[in-house]
Amino acid sequence: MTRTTGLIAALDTQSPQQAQAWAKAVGPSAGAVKLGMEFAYAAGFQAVADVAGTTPLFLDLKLHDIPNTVGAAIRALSYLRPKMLTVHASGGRAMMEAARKARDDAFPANDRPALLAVTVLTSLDDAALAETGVGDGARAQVLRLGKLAMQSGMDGLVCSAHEIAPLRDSLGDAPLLVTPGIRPAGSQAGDQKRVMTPAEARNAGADWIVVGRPITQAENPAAAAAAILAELTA
Ligand SMILES: O=C(O)c1cc(=O)[nH]c(=O)n1[C@@H]1O[C@H](COP(=O)(O)O)[C@@H](O)[C@H]1O
Repeated sequence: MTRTTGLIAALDTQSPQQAQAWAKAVGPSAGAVKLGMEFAYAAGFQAVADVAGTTPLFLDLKLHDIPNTVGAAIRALSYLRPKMLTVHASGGRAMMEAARKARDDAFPANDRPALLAVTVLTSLDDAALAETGVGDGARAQVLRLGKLAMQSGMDGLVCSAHEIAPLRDSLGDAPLLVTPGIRPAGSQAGDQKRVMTPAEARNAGADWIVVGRPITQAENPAAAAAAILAELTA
């Protein structure tokens, strides 16, 4: 199957002006902008709507609560018309099924966001995961949660690019695989542990890569985003 890999720019800031400026800068290169809890908590949800404007919105709130609360949250945010939404797969089957039902009820059939289940955060390595009680490593846990998420009606998974090959072997082509933890060669990993370059993630079969600081902290964010897109399409 031929797959194209798109770029999602993570606009992690508390400033609406900064987010607007970055959204404009990455517009020509990014297929969507991702706004998450830092921006929404600091600037409010009207600012989320304003920044997204006509750019497809990945609303990354990583919902993780009891089924009733997660379902109600999705109904409440439907006015923002996101194209992608995140929940934590570790919330379990009933929570993800409630998310799916709320999404299907609250959005028109032709304008539904993809529900993405976050498997194991890319900031966790095997040792950090072991401290949470998961002793057999990130790959095994991503596969377990990925399978559960797809059985629970999710459209795709957030994982690191390292898990794409085993996920495709186990779950096939259907899941939308979205991979943060992307670092162009030579850039700082920071708090990310399971990282790959844009080209490596594309070669592994990512549908979307998510890139934040390598773009937003670059001297020229527009040029940094364009360079990543060029690497993806080379
Ligand atoms: O759900 C996410 O988007 C996410 C999941 C994950 O496992 N790791 C991860 O880094 N992210 C998000 O992806 C973005 C990565 O940002 P940078 O590390 O700056 O490129 C941040 O906005 C994170 O919140």
